[in-house]
Amino acid sequence: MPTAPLPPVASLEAVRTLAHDLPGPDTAAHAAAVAREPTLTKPAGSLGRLEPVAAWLAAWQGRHPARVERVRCVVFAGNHGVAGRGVSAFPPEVTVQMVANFEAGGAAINQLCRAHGADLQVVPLALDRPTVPFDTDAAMTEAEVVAALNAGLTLDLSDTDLLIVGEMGIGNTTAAAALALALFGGTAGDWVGRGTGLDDAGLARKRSVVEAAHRHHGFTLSDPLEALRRVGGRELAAMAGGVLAARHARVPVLLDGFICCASAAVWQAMTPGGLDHALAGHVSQEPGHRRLLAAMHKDPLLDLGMRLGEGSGAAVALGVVRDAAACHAGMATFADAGVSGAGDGTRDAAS
Ligand SMILES: O=C(O)c1ccc[n+]([C@@H]2O[C@H](COP(=O)([O-])O)[C@@H](O)[C@H]2O)c1
Ligand SMILES: Cc1cc2nc[nH]c2cc1C
Repeated sequence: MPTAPLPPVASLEAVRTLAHDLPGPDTAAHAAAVAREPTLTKPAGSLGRLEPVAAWLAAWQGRHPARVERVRCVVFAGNHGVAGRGVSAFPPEVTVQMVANFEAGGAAINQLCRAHGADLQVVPLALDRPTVPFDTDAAMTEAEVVAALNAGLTLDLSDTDLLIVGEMGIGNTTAAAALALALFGGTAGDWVGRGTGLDDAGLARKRSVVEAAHRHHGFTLSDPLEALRRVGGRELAAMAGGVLAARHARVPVLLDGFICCASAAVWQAMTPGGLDHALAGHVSQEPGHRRLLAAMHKDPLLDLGMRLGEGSGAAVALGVVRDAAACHAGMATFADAGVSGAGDGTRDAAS
């Protein structure tokens, strides 16, 4: 059923209400998928993880069988003041240059969306106004983080079967590491990695920046939304907004890499089950991503050594999700195809 887009929120308090008041899965659609699975012409369990994926789709779309025809990939781009601290292998101007590349159709995500029949939308977020370096101040004001959250929250997801959110933002693995540390604890070293290809000196600087940020912001980071405002970034907030909008619109989500998952994890940290409508498309090579997925209790569909972002890992995993839905909906049942079930022959032989 098409749902109207959410209206923009005016404050973080309004976001809190949306994050706590979540629709659950459609248990009847889920039960119908679970009941159909053993009737299909294959040994029980032989489609491995494709089987629960089909049931998950039905539960969160509220439709059995699920449909994966209209898939949207929305890539949000943001600039980070913290990039000025020497925490990326690439200069900050690459963010705006890559947005032009997305718009010209030349990036990896353009090819993957074309290959998989997904609609791609690119949303640049105030690229001429980088966030404030978050080791000494808050990255965003409340008005700024609310505006960025609204970029995702107000997406029109009517007629969308599945949503992928992706990102582009030089410096954003530092923001994601700081956010993951805020949400799940540990040490800065647990969450900091080489991102676009940082050298050893850069990696040490990056760890120091995340440590300094946590010293500076202290206990305020124990509130997930406040952590998103203080050490996140516009594209992280917008992805989080998109994931929350999808929950309210009954649209399942495929998560991408480290940055995407760190931002989505805000909802899980706020509400148990807050990300049950999202699957991890892949685990990226950024070491914090594996740790993050473990903390989120998410088992990635793919492990291809990718570390690009842009929604690319999720777009590759879209093939798996489509295959799961196609088998579940299209396969003949044992009864329809006249194929004997397990044990039929054994009973005959024994009698
Ligand atoms: O998706 C990931 O896990 C991932 C891992 C490493 C890098 N990236 C991408 O690289 C950029 C951030 O890297 P960095 O080194 O500038 O923080 C940003 O545009 C991301 O899309 C993405
Ligand atoms: C070239 C380039 C492309 C990207 N796509 C996502 N993050 C990126 C970072 C760089 C540096």
